[in-house]
Amino acid sequence: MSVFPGISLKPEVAEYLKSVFINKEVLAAVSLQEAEIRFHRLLTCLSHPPSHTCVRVSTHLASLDEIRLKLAEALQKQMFGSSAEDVSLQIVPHPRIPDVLLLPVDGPRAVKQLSSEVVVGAQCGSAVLRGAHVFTPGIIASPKCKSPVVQSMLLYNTRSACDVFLFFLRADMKTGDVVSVFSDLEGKCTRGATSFQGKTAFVGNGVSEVERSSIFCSDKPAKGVGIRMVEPLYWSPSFDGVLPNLAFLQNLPSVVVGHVLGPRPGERILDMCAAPGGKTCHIAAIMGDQGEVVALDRIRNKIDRIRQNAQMLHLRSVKVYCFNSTQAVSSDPALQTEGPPFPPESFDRVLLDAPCSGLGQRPNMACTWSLKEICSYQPLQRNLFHAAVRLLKKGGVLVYSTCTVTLAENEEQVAWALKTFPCLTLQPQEPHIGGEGMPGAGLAPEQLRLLQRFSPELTWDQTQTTAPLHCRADKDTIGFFIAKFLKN
Ligand SMILES: C[S@@+](CC[C@H](N)C(=O)[O-])C[C@H]1O[C@@H](n2cnc3c(N)ncnc32)[C@H](O)[C@@H]1O
Repeated sequence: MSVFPGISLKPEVAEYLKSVFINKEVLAAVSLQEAEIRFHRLLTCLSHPPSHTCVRVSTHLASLDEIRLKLAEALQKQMFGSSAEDVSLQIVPHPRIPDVLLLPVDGPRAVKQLSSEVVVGAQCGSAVLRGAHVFTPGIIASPKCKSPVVQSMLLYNTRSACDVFLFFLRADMKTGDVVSVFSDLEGKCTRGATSFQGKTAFVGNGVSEVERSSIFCSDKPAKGVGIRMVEPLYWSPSFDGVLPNLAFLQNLPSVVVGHVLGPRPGERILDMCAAPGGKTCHIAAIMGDQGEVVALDRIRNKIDRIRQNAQMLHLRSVKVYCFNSTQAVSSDPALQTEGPPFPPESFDRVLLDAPCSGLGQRPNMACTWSLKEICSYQPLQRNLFHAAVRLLKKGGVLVYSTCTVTLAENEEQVAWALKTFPCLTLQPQEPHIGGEGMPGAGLAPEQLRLLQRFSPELTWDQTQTTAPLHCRADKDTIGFFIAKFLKN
């Protein structure tokens, strides 16, 4: 069921995406009407969260069943005393992915909006829709001094879940206040504002654990939970601090990537764009922490997250470097150093989980990017691809993945790579849970069948709750793309 309007895009971006999804090759396979329905369903499902939570578990530390029991116990304990008590907790293993547990998301639920309102950033709002509490740095504006006239208007005004509204925020927020949380969709609310007129979406009600003054009038950087969500619009357990070394929240297609890469104990693997390290750690875990996983990322302050995640999951085979991966091939092949740049053909497998326009991420209610920004990734991805192919040993495996839905960053990159690097051949993927590649980039049907595209728009219907959870979870994912190559 849809409670939010479709993702809001700049008109030029919406037009571009439409031309991608209703291209000539698609129209040779389906009717114009079907292609249009899929495109509109895409815009709607992008603004809504998936109907399940996917947890990757540390099977290098304990068995799936042991972790499932521990998780059930920890989550029941966490839920005790909250209004979530009556939600029965279902935790099921994925039948085809050995280290995945799935939990259903309950939503959208009927939640009444309150007169005390807090505005949070869009990223924070999206995290709340996926089960998180509001962390204090995410709070942009909290209640202060609403005029009585506007206050009474608010109380009697039933608002839709996503609306432009003039906020005049109530008396100073205190610890223990029950407040309605709104996501600032376009990033227009000023920090500490006492009124706000902008596009927002209601994401649920929570209890404040901080005072307004400690957020906006303090020298100390705000941290920790700021609002504990007690009545979220979409309910799923919060995993904050829950079995941190055993349970890792990760989107289902991202877990599929690690298995498709298929690392084996003792191998040397390169993860070229690794932060925050979800896939790096998964690769090391699949290898039983035997071998070496080199993780590179060009952003220095993201590097620590990879180290922290590897440490938390007790993974010692991960080596982390801050480096621009387009420069990761050594110009002197004889030079052997521990870190980058590396001589050509240094790695058994390479993962290029490329920086991308991220248009498959869910929930995302508004993307303010221009078409130029959306289209800026293709050249960078190609530069990274050049380095990836050079660094891979002959007989090695290269996996290319993105969390976006455009042809330019997915199927077109595959067509370009096959033409540019005759040494590469497309390989079947295991597991293959998503659909095949989208027509439109000139690839042959047998090539499209080797690609894995997660396309929630093909079947999105969150009212269908009778199918087994894993069937729903396989379809109701973020938009994602995976290609697997062998270097001959
Ligand atoms: C899609 S994210 C990677 C997510 C990561 N693989 C995971 O699963 O946790 C892309 C990453 O590429 C990094 N990046 C962008 N350009 C890069 C470059 N030239 N070299 C290395 N990393 C780069 C970004 O900083 C970002 O962290």
